Amino acid sequence: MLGEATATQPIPPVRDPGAPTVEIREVYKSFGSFDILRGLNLSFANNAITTVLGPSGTGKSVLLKHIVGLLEPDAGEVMVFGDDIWKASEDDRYELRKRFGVLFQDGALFGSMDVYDNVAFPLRKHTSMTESEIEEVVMGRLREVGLEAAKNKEPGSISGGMRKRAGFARALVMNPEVVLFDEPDSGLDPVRTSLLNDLILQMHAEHGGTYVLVTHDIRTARKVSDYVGLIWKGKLIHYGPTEEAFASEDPFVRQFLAGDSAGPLGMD
Ligand SMILES: Nc1ncnc2c1ncn2[C@@H]1O[C@H](COP(=O)(O)OP(=O)(O)OP(=O)(O)O)[C@@H](O)[C@H]1O
Repeated sequence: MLGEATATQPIPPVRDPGAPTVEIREVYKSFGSFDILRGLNLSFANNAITTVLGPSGTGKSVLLKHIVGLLEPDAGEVMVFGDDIWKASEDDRYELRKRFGVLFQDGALFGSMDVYDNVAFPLRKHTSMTESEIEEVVMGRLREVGLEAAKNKEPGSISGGMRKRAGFARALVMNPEVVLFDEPDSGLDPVRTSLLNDLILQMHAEHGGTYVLVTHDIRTARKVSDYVGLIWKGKLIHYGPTEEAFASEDPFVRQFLAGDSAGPLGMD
């Protein structure tokens, strides 16, 4: 049985501190006759921000769902904290998931709860903290994302950018070691995207952790990432430090990162 991570208890260490916290080994996934992941290998740098880029429909969100244990691979291993999440028992998988923070595209907030209750939700569900302890943590997170004044608002009455920040506060409330972002910039104008990117960098600098970010926005990738991974046709075709990716001579990497129509990447 894996140790339980709660906001009031220390988080158990990764078994081998040198091993990657999140590693995808030769993962295959098809839906019907559509082969999406085709032997994907990707070892994410610990305690860094990695952006995963790739053409639409290439399986980036599917990859995130594998990491968090929502989709099971047809073959291959999804290693998190030194365990194959799909070889763990269902109970252990549930415990592992508590060590993740996930920010879905629209914040995925509960529409019937105000911002405060949304952020407090994981603490109420997974810890035995008292309401006053919860208040201290929740208000701290809301302050960090600039939403103290909006704590009693419902998600439907705040802007898309505010919903994302609320989703971010909730994703971080359990002090996760791994935070996954599925297109955090979708639907945001360039200024709000830039502000959200600043917030991602700030929160990472403050709390650390292994961040994995899926986006289409090349500027976001350049600004926030330490590492860039590029997926094409279900395989990793490039992984390395951000500056190296942007200086790459590889025709596909160059075309994708420059957003050029000319190059090996077509509409298929
Ligand atoms: N549960 C599912 N059942 C069937 N097909 C699925 C399922 N989840 C994803 N797919 C298909 O897998 C493919 C990859 O989807 P995914 O959302 O991972 O792409 P993506 O790279 O994130 O794309 P985008 O950048 O456009 O968001 C798509 O064709 C999608 O329709």
